[in-house]
Amino acid sequence: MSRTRIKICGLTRPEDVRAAVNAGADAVGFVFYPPSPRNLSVKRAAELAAQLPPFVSAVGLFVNPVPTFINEVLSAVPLQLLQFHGEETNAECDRYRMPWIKAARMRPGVDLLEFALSYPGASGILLDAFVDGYGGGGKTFDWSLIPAGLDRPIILSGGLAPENVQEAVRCVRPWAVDVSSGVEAAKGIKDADKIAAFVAGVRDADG
Ligand SMILES: O=C(O)c1ccccc1N[C@@H]1O[C@H](COP(=O)(O)O)[C@@H](O)[C@H]1O
Repeated sequence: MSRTRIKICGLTRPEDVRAAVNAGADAVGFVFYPPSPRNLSVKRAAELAAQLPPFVSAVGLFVNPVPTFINEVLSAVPLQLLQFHGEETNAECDRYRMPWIKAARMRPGVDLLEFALSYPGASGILLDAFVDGYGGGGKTFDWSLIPAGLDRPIILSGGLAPENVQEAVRCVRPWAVDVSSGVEAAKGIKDADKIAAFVAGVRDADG
């Protein structure tokens, strides 16, 4: 069994990028969604991305973006992956010649297998709790809603934290986990100790 990949999302400060890298994160997420308290300017994201060492990926998070905005971001920020959280269609996500993942907003009644079929271009499906707004709400969902037989890697998110990530990884065995609120001291401000504890929890569960 391969180790669970870890993404720390919603970084806004150089010291938070350092904390994620030093803790052993595989990826960091930059939010390009103005209503979010974690939203970044393109310039700020470029500065943070420049801090990343080789083999730590930069992921850009978008919610119903206009194509010109993504192209503007891509011309300035070296992103390896796009993460879509809105009502984007498969064709809209597919137009950037970049790998991308699509968030499914999990609640009872969601047909995840059908959802995945409608996003054939997604290289993974990110599972987040259904919240008001589009994500980053720090809310868990019922992991028993995840069906067996999904044909894509699962990125588990939604309310993960140092306190529950071990149980989450043992229960779901996702390809990767993604966290934002659960490793914060305040909205948009990460806590280095929480990031380290989160990564340690994942590694414990990996065994
Ligand atoms: O982080 C945000 O502000 C955000 C805004 C809009 C859509 C998604 C957002 N974050 C992502 O939401 C999930 C769950 O986050 P949390 O750990 O429950 O806070 C995660 O994938 C974030 O990347």
